[in-house]
Amino acid sequence: MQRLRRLLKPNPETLHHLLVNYKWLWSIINSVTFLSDSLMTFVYLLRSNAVDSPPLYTSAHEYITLEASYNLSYYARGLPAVPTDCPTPMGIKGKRVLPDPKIVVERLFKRTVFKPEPMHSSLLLAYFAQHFIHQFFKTDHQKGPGFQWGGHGVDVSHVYGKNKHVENLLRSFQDGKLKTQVLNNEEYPPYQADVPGVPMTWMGQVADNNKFALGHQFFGMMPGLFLYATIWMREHNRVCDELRRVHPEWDDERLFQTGKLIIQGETIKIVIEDYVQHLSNYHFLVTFKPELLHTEVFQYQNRIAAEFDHMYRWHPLMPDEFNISGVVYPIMEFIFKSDLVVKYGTKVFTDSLSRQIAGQMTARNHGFLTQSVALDTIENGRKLRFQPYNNYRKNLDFPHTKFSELTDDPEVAATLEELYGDIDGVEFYAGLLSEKRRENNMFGALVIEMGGPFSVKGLMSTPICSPRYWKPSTFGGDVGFNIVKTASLEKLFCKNIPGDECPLISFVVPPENIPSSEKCENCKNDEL
Ligand code: HEM
Ligand SMILES: CCCCC/C=C\C/C=C\C/C=C\CCCCCCC(=O)O
Repeated sequence: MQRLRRLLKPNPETLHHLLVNYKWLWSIINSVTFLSDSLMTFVYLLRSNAVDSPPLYTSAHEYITLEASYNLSYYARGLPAVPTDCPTPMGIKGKRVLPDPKIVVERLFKRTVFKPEPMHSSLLLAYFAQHFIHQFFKTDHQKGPGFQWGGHGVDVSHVYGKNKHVENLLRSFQDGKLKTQVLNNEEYPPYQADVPGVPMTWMGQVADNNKFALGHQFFGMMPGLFLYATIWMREHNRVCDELRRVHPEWDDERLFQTGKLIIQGETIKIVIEDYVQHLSNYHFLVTFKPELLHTEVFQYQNRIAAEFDHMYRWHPLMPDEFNISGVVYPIMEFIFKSDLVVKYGTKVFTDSLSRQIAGQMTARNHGFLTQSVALDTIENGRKLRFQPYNNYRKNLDFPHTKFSELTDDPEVAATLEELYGDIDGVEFYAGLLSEKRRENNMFGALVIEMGGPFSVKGLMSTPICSPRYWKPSTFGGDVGFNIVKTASLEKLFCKNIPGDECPLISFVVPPENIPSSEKCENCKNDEL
């Protein structure tokens, strides 16, 4: 039976090839609801069934424990840790002593020349990713790399704060809204000085007019994160106005709580239909339809895995300089400068981020500011005794047999061989970052094949997707339910940026902003 199932299971590469080609076929499937819904249900189930739920392992034991299920302070594990009594750090294959992590960074991760993202993804995409994921990737550095302090899912804590105390500090307690202030005729989050007690992390000297009180303590670090924080804050308040219009009798508390449910729904809708759609580059239109799972067997619970956190360290996306309306800021003049958003305004800032290409997710493309994060990732992957990169591929039935299969850059292949000796001895993050790019895609195959299951499972298992939540009354009636069901990235920005005309709001840089040296075949923008 097992063998038959294996035989019938679609090969990941074949499936991917089908999904990113044959546009005509997909346009037919997309237009027939019965077909697209059936396929979407298949995607939800195929992907989420690949994740252990409830989780089986943490980094503390390489065998099943009850702790894995009950102790939420651990990250879960995709694959169990390599037992400590194995002959090599990677198990049985590979070198007995792994290369110095500094050498790995120097030879495999360090950027010498900026490599632009071949699908022409924009910085608006890169910041969307960073803003969204920090709500659930929260390593507890005090306890160690196997531990976390988050809520294991899309709990919108990056908008409302890590706990009730912070949430209360950010709330105005009037009409359900969050606190704001007006700067340059636009609404922004309050200064930290005006909301004492909201924890924010600053490094070095940061001027007071750059210190805002935000839902996540790191979000003062990058103006792009501050832009998203501002837009979501405005959206929450806009939603509260809509709710008050239909429920004038509701008090502040009900408006706030219902607004928060709608923001979570909008987040998931935008993540699936704008963001995952872009990352997958499928011609099949992926949809957010929780009702499709209501007749299936599905567990409404999620746990973040340590490997997912490492896999998502997409630091090569970040360039070394940022072009805002024609002015070029080197990264050191950009970090901790939230007031640049205030200076240019949300409209110009959004437009500029939509017109600049992010960096390619590949080897030797970590800018100098994030090389230390790569170092940390390698060191922590070892402390967590991650299985080798190829075991994660074996687990999905598509292992590599030689280095030249892993990467099509012979220089990188030779470096990997020199550093790790054996294709089964390559450590997880080094393999992921060196992987050759998949056909018509931003990433190597393992990012999609591992990320897909963790993502689908995490998104569809939020409580609002479950049968007893997913109904109009949860969201304040049809008005609120429709806001969720019709949310899009474009609307999110457009409805919250003042002025009659919207800026460019795009995860893909338009052709006119692509330098001629960068034109490519099969890029999304060729179709615009
Ligand atoms: C220039 C921009 C960025 C800087 C300066 C930066 C910096 C950092 C730093 C200092 C850490 C903590 C590392 C540690 O554990 O020692 C971190 C963690 C992380 N970053 Fe970034 N980052 C940037 C952009 C991004 C982007 C674009 C993404 C993904 C889309 C990303 C994803 C992550 C993830 C997943 C973690 C792990 C979080 C955790 O485990 O708590 N970062 N980053
Ligand atoms: C805890 C919730 C996690 C939600 C994460 C949501 C989105 C993550 C997006 C990307 C993860 C990385 C790669 C997957 C990208 C494409 C997946 C395509 C859909 C699929 O084939 O399953």
